[in-house]
Amino acid sequence: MGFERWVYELQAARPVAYIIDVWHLYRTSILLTTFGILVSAYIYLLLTTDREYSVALRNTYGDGSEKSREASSPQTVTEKSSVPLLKQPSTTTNGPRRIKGELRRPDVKKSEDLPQGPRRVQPLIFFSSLTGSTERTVKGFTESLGALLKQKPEGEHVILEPKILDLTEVDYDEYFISPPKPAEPSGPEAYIYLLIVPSYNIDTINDNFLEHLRETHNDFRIDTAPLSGLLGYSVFGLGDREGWPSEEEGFCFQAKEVDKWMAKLTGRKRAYPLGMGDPKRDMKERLDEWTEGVKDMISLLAETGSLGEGVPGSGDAVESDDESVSGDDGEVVFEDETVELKRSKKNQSGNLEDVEDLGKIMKSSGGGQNGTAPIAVDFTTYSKPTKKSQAQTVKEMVPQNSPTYNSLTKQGYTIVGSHSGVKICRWTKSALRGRGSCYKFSFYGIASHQCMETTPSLSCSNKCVFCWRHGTNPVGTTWRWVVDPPELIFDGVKAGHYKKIKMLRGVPGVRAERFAEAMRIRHCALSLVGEPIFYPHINEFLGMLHAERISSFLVCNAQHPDQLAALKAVTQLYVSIDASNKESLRKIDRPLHRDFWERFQRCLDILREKRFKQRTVFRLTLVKGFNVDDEVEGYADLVERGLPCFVEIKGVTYCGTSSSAGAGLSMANVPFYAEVQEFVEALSRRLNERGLGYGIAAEHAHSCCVLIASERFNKNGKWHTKIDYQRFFELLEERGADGDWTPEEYMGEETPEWATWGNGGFDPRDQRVDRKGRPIEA
Ligand SMILES: Cc1cc2nc3c(=O)[nH]c(=O)nc-3n(C[C@H](O)[C@H](O)[C@H](O)COP(=O)(O)O)c2cc1C
Ligand code: SF4
Repeated sequence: MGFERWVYELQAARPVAYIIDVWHLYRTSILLTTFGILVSAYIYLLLTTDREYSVALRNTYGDGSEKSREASSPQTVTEKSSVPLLKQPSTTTNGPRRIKGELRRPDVKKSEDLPQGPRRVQPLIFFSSLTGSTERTVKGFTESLGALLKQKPEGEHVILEPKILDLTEVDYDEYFISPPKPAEPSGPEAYIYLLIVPSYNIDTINDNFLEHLRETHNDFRIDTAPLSGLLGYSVFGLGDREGWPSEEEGFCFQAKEVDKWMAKLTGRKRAYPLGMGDPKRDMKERLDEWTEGVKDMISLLAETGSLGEGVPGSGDAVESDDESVSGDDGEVVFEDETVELKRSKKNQSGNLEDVEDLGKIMKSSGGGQNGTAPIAVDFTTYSKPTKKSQAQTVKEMVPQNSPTYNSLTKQGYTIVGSHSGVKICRWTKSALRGRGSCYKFSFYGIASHQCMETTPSLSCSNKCVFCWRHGTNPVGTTWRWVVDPPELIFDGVKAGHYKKIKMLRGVPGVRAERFAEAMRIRHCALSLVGEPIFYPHINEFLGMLHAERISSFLVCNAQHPDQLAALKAVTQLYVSIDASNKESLRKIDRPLHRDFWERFQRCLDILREKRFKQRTVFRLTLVKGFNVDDEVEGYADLVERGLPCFVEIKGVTYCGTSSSAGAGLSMANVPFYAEVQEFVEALSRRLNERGLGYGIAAEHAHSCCVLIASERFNKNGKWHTKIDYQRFFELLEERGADGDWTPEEYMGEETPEWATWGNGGFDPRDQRVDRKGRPIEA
């Protein structure tokens, strides 16, 4: 076709094309309007008809879960007929649940949005009961809670008398789709829900209730957290350990479910951890703990109007559920964080290249905190102070607003005064949730949830390659900072520790009984970052711990022999042995003292002298490629020199994804547990060949840690690595901190079978979980 002809035909066709276009447009708009009408009608029907149809469908087919399959099995029918059912709610019938009237929307304001100022707060106590024990429990609980609340100090909010509600009688829609609306203007303005439920593996009202919670959360027409208007909630479960010995086997499984769904519906406003008790065994203690905790929570609310930090929607939206990167005592972990810190430091105006340079950027403090007079102490060097140093103003080690302060607080430290710190160790969190304690529980009976990890000196005289904090914490060979009084540090670290523990009460899985126990510190690990004996008043500080019957595990870096010699009694005294020879020690610890090897050896000699007065420990941290290969003989020499009561051997822990900045460490430096075991066996052989009287006593595979012990702690062929803490304090009180006693005098009971060499060392009472919290078979 020629071009002119093609143009002509196109022009001729234009009016026809126009008509076709208009027709298409008309047809499309009619189709769209019809579709719109149909969709609107469908939505209208969905919102106005009851939910019978969908519930019936779900009941017929189940939700696919194990439980729903069980529920429809013939066996369940037999159980059903042989055991009386809980009283069903008056509004329910057999078959699908009917919901009459229109679905109430959660129109109550969220607690964050509620008007500030005094409010009337109503605690509501919901329960279900089949054979009456929960009902009796609830009555007793309500009376004691009421009495406790009467004694509480006047606060901002008015706490109304607690009310009991039977789950067989309440209309769930009234309480569990949204918090109740005030019936009269003078009625309650905010609510706390306390739910006390038994567990039954047969059909009971609990199933209806749980189904309601599940449905409400999953109902697409309702907000997924419609109960977030509540101030908080807490659950207590009753069960029977005889028939359902462990939680895996079903102990209190429905209380756990209620707790889980309430967390979802309230937007995680768990105000106090789930409590669980068995009326035939420990009901009274467990319930008393829970009652006390609930009362404290309500009192706090009355006084401050807030549930405190850590519970979402109550002042701090972040649940402190992050696993700390710090490992056991923080000294054996390296990770990539140093890179981050360096990066962030660059952004700081101080441009801190080395923490030694801290002095250059620190503001003059002009005095200690709390008005205490600064004491300038140089306790590691004995040369006379020069004119220049006399003229210098004494500074704070870690002043507020310094880059170091910011870095440390970001990492979860609470800085106390100007040179001390406290931090919750990851094992403390793990033990609170029943997921295992640190190896010191297996070896020495330290309850991780009652352990405070702290240091009175954030400064250290080494820059160990595997200490992920180097670059963050101050270093120095002499104390050239303001010295805080020990009382200030002692009170501050305890307050910091308890505050952090309290923040964990909303964390899923925290157990009420462990939480209650955690509010009494029993152990102190003086082994966080820094060097505790660097602090000039370490002995006074230890005295304060012991006066409150808090045991002390003190770890030092074998660089301060004079302070080590002057140290008074501690429950267990450690030195870190990071290498077996001078060159290796220089490479791995990167000490600041020029005479580091001499200092190190003097410390071993001091430990040898102390071994009949204190429990002494060598702590070896194995870093492949640095201090393992060909060093067994050298370590045996060191053991022969110091003759410690125990040798702890631990593989370095790695938490990051790439190498530790500066030191070039990577996963390749982390020994496998089998390699640690091999090393321990080789060392033990060498010690035996020399007739030193040591044996492999215990292990904690989970922490990659093995314990070699002196035969002094073996009685009749059984290891006794545990500590009799009670006896330790008695000895201390009878004979004073310089007192004459031997470690054998406070030797504890036999090391549990599960912790001994060859048995792994995981406490059978706890549940092992993987990084995502999924249970792992032992
Ligand atoms: C048929 C039956 C099934 C039970 N199932 C469980 C269970 O799965 N887990 C549990 O911890 N306790 C279970 N229990 C124990 C009860 O939860 C416990 O006795 C509780 O105190 C009963 O409370 P109540 O008297 O208020 O109904 C069961 C008891 C019975 C009689
Ligand atoms: S002793 Fe205490 S601080 Fe150290 S790892 Fe165990 S629980 Fe944590």
